[in-house]
Amino acid sequence: MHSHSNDAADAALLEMLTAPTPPQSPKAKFSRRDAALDPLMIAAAAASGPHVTRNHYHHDFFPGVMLPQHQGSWDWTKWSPDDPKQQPRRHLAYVSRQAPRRQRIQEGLIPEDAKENDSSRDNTGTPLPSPRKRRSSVAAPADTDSRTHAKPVAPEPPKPVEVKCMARTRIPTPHGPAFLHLYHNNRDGKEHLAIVIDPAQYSDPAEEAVSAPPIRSRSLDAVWGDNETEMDRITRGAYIGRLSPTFRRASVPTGDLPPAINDGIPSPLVRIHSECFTGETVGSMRCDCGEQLDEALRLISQPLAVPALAGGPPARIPGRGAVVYLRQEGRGIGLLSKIRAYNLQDLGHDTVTANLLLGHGADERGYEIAAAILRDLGLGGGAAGSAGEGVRLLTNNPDKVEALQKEGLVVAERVPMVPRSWQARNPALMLPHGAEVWEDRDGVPRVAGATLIGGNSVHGADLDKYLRTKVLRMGHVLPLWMEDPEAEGA
Ligand SMILES: Nc1nc2c(ncn2[C@@H]2O[C@H](COP(=O)(O)OP(=O)(O)OP(=O)(O)O)[C@@H](O)[C@H]2O)c(=O)[nH]1
Repeated sequence: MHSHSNDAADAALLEMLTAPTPPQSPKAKFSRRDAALDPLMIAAAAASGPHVTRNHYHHDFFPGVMLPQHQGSWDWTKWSPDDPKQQPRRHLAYVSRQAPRRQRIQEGLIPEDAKENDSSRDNTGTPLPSPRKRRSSVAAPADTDSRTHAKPVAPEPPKPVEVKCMARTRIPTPHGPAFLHLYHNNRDGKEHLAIVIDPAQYSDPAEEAVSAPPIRSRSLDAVWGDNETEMDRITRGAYIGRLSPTFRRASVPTGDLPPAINDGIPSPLVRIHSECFTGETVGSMRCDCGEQLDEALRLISQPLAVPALAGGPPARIPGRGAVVYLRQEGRGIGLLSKIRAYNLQDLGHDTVTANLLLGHGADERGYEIAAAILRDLGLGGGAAGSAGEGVRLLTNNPDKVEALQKEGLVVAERVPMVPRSWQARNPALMLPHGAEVWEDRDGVPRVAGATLIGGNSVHGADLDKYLRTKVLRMGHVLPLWMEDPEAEGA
């Protein structure tokens, strides 16, 4: 039996269902705002697991896709077209990587009172720290909740840099012999290098009238273990003199004592150089890095004049010093970003702006590792303010001088690095190499072996722009020859 009100409701429903246009609420006139479910998105989300559902954790469907021997997989390696019945196809199965809840409670993995997907516990049932309370807009009374007023924890200061020379070997270069040292450190996973020039180590100091302290790595000469044999030491480079099939003598630990300083002998010439794959390996003329590396090795290898000993003629000793070669490609931004920066530079930006546009700093390098390497080589004196022969630093970059001084090393002098092409155009400066330069059909200057070690100088508008930016925007100390009218006319 129907009541009156029921009849009215039924009639209204009938009217709604049979009307040509069903009545719509004003809201329904708007199109749906939620995105339609995209099956691809769902598949991607499902593949990115793990997923927590109410009862199970991380199911695998088709578990044998990756590992054919797993349950439910079809081992295609055993399939033969001739005999399809050889291995019956197994049923595919869902596999849960988590045991049922009851079983986990029995095994004591989760407490009995733990709720499934309890956000206050981790997957093993261990209580998690309770979430921080939302900050109220009204200041809470003091000490009501110490956690909300916890002082921010200051980041731990980085450990002091430690370096260890892992191996050393002799490298003959066009400028003379060098010793390549490979370093490991506790800051980054990179293999930084030191190219030490000290050919006096080949001769017997007793036979020399004047001799400078040898530049040797303390960590390399140290004894690394009780089981280390003389051959082990020699193989990693801890030897003295020059190895030959008939000569081999392992070195003895140098110790931490500062080297005896011989008055009158110039401080060793040192360069801290940052890796530049494009300039040093490809021979890019966008920068002068390859040329600088070669010029540094050449300058350090030059014999040094030392004051005359009583009654004797002025003496000359072999050049001595080191290039610390840091793996800080692209002023620390890495090769990938540097390549991108070059494209921005081709669009008209300079080297600094290009770095900034990529979200990097103009210069992201650090010199703590370089300082530690110099210390290990006994270069740059001891602690801040202590006496020591110091170093003559080959650079135009004031950051490098400042960084070494901050590390407590003594920079006795800054020796400028003037690009060879600029020296050629400035009569006030000497051209060190008889540079044979010719112009190609487009008027671009070409030089044989421009930036490889023992090569010549780099030229070009790209290089001039790069160097001008370093002087004008990065504070490099280098006279701009094109701004000097006298030099221009020369
Ligand atoms: N980001 C960026 N890095 C460059 C560019 N050209 C060269 N470099 C990098 O600049 C660094 C050159 O550093 P260094 O040779 O140590 O010299 P410097 O700091 O310029 O100073 P000097 O000691 O005066 O030569 C290397 O890491 C190069 O890879 C460039 O256009 N963009």
